[in-house]
Amino acid sequence: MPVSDSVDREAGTETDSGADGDDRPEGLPINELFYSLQGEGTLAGVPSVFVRTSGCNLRCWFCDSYHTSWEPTHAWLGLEEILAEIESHEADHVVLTGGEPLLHEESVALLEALDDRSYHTTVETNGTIYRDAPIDLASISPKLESSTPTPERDPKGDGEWEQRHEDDRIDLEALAALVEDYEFQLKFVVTDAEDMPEILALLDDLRDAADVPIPNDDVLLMPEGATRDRLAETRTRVAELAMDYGFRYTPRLHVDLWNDAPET
Ligand SMILES: C[S@@+](CC[C@H](N)C(=O)[O-])C[C@H]1O[C@@H](n2cnc3c(N)ncnc32)[C@H](O)[C@@H]1O
Ligand SMILES: Nc1nc2[nH]cc(C(=O)O)c2c(=O)[nH]1
Ligand code: SF4
Ligand SMILES: [Mg+2]
Repeated sequence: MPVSDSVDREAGTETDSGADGDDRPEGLPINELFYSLQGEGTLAGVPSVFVRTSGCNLRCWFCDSYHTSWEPTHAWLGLEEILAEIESHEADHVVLTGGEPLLHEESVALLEALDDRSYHTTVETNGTIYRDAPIDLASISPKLESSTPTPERDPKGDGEWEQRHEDDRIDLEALAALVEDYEFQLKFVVTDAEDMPEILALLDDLRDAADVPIPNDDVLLMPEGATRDRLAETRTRVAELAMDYGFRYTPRLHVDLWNDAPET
């Protein structure tokens, strides 16, 4: 369903269920909905339906989903439409991603409906927002300082988002609640060795804050790169860092297979 270019509504940061009498229908701002292979993390290679919501509370300079964050575009889809589209595909795994899917209260209703239908649900989240929902795998990607849109790295403006991104990118309380309540993977986007001290410090803090173990086996290093050319520069370095530190490495299979094509 190619909806990536449609702009039906202004992107907000919060949806409304309509339950309070608002005329907005139950549903979500959906940037794209497609069938592919899970490209990242412990479930890489699993056929999955991807539901990509629009709108994000952060602005990573490298965001590979520009039309959900820097310039959010979407169609507004009702829950029943989303479910029908999901059920038209041959998959029992659904990946809810964005943008930041946990911005939207209605994501909980979608996850509940998917749980009722016995789907395995993965939620791709930046880890700044906690919601109570039937999530089978919380795929948490906390954002490092190297993601911050400084004026030199801003893809759109002149660093207007730098401070807000920097202030909001780590929320230890939300991270602790996510790892305590859900099966999880922590998936860090890494460019080079300079990212490692921050990852180690964050893991120390999170291990102190959370009352569940966080084994290195649940910590994944993912090379930064939205294109094959960029991944060719980062992936070997990141694989070697994973070996040096005893963390896992995750490829970006979809980029290897389809480069930066939409709906992959
Ligand atoms: C577009 S984000 C949406 C979910 C959520 N906002 C987040 O950041 O986790 C999906 C995944 O892509 C990763 N990602 C985005 N841009 C990337 C890039 N240029 N290279 C590597 N990973 C990237 C994110 O870290 C996250 O794991
Ligand atoms: N194939 C594929 N796998 C993915 N895993 C996480 C993705 C995401 O954008 O959240 C993603 C994606 O965009 N495509
Ligand atoms: S948090 Fe995720 S969706 Fe938001 S800008 Fe960063 S990578 Fe993109
Ligand atoms: Mg992606």
